[in-house]
Amino acid sequence: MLSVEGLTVRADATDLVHDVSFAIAPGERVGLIGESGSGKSLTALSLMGLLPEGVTAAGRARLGERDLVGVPESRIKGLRGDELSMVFQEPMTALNPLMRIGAQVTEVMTLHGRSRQEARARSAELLERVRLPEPAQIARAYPHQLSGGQRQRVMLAIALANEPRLLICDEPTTALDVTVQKQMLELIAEVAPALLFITHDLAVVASVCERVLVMYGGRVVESGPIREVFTRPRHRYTQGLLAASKLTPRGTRLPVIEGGVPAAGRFPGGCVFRNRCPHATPECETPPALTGDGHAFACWHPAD
Ligand SMILES: Nc1ncnc2c1ncn2[C@@H]1O[C@H](COP(=O)(O)OP(=O)(O)OP(=O)(O)O)[C@@H](O)[C@H]1O
Repeated sequence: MLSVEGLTVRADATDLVHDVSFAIAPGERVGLIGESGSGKSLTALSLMGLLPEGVTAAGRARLGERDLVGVPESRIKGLRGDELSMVFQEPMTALNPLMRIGAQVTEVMTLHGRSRQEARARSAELLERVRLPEPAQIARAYPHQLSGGQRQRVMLAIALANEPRLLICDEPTTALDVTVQKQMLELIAEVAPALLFITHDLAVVASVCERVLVMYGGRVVESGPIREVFTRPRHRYTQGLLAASKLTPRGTRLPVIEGGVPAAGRFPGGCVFRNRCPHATPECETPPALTGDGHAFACWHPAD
């Protein structure tokens, strides 16, 4: 559905992203990980046609039959928020502070051709779909009256409004506290038609995605199913990333330190799919005898 071939992003004759290729199938959830500055955001922004001034993209990126790179702004504008949409880290900067939430959700639909009446009805449905409490009340509120987690749900509702084929999320939960983050991740995994999920958090990517791309220095240095990349990393950078992370393969028996907290493998908030993971074992839960502090083991969620 999405195919990216030889994508290069450049500023002042310097390649910031170099020869990146990958594909996403319908319904697939793909993680994009890598250290700060490795080119994750620029890769996503070039698909959205939202590169900053002075930064240009070359190569090929297609969503279905439509080209995303090297096309006039007018053409990409028609696709953005329609066929593909994006949720950013900080919803406060993406929402209009002077407009009520309901109007903002409605607007993205009327801009893409729906009637006002249809858009209004659908906007109520969307706010409910992203599990906002009291959706009618939320629709009348202004962004500053909502919590960070609620604002992020509104952004998700806006992103889903025109039933995009691909959802791109760039660190969507980094600014949220752990419990809210977990709920948001579950929701994204549930509602995304197909997903490109950018994060630096390996535990998050292992929970939400089926496949992962690892970027380093502007290149994709490794890619494959989560289980394969995380259990047999081939690139030195991925090996280092995993060694420094708190992830532990599912079922690993962790050493217990004094006080009953596992010495390694802690994943604050617990496994995000804890309640509906087909691979759940008692080890995925928080064994009270072991932790007693609300932390659980991280675990893999290989695609079934
Ligand atoms: N407008 C710009 N002009 C020039 N260089 C830029 C511009 N925006 C980003 N860069 C550079 O491009 C590289 C990749 O940036 P990018 O934002 O894609 O990284 P990232 O992997 O998303 O990092 P982070 O995880 O910190 O968001 C970095 O070296 C950054 O300094």
